[in-house]
Amino acid sequence: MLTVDNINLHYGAAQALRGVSLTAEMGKITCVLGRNGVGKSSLLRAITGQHPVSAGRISFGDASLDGMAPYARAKKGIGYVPQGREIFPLLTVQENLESGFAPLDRKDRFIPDEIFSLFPVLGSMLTRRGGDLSGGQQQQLAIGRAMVMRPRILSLDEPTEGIQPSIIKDIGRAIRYLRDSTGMAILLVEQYLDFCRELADQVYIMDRGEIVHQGLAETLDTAEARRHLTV
Ligand SMILES: Nc1ncnc2c1ncn2[C@@H]1O[C@H](COP(=O)(O)OP(=O)(O)OP(=O)(O)O)[C@@H](O)[C@H]1O
Repeated sequence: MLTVDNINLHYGAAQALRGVSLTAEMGKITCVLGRNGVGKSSLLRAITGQHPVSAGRISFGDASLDGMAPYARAKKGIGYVPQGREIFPLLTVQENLESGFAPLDRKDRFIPDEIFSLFPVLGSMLTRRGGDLSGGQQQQLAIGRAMVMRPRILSLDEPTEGIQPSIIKDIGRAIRYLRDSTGMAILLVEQYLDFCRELADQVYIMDRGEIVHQGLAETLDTAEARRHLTV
């Protein structure tokens, strides 16, 4: 499992994370809820190695990730679907998916069929440019690209943001399938409470850079969660 132990993160003098600890277990969906600006993306940046922590430790299984470069974390199996998708707009859908080959050994450099079963639209648009896809299709592409590298933990930053309800359903189905079929750990950062409650096993709530609640999804106090999600 992924263990985040008491991390701080700063942007210059501004502190974005304060003593944040959490675990994301294999075969479970762990959801981090919080409104804009509370530090959810910063937490994922710390885990993926895109921004250094100023205190605390992060480990995956027995391996410490401290000081490890993002590409080395990807090779360890840490997959990332960033906020805003960050697909390559001028590359085709196929090329975007193939960009997930980077951390793989040569023999594993193929696109698994299950990506096209989960997101058939990607199969029918392989030669289209990423930038020509709708927002929802781009989100599916970003998840597909992360799946290409066969992650052991998949972290997703607000995958429902700006996406229409039918595609949100497909994304929810895909996330559940990945948990159940591969036993990977899923770390889902969200503001959308109902999506989180439907999917999550474990829920953390963040406010102003800190974890203010943690517990099982089925016992989540919805009123309390909503209070933290409202500005
Ligand atoms: N590159 C940066 N430089 C300076 N401050 C930053 C930077 N990125 C984020 N911050 C600040 O750190 C705090 C946490 O931001 P973060 O993006 O982690 O929050 P978030 O919960 O993911 O919100 P959102 O959903 O809006 O992305 C905010 O106050 C934000 O303004």
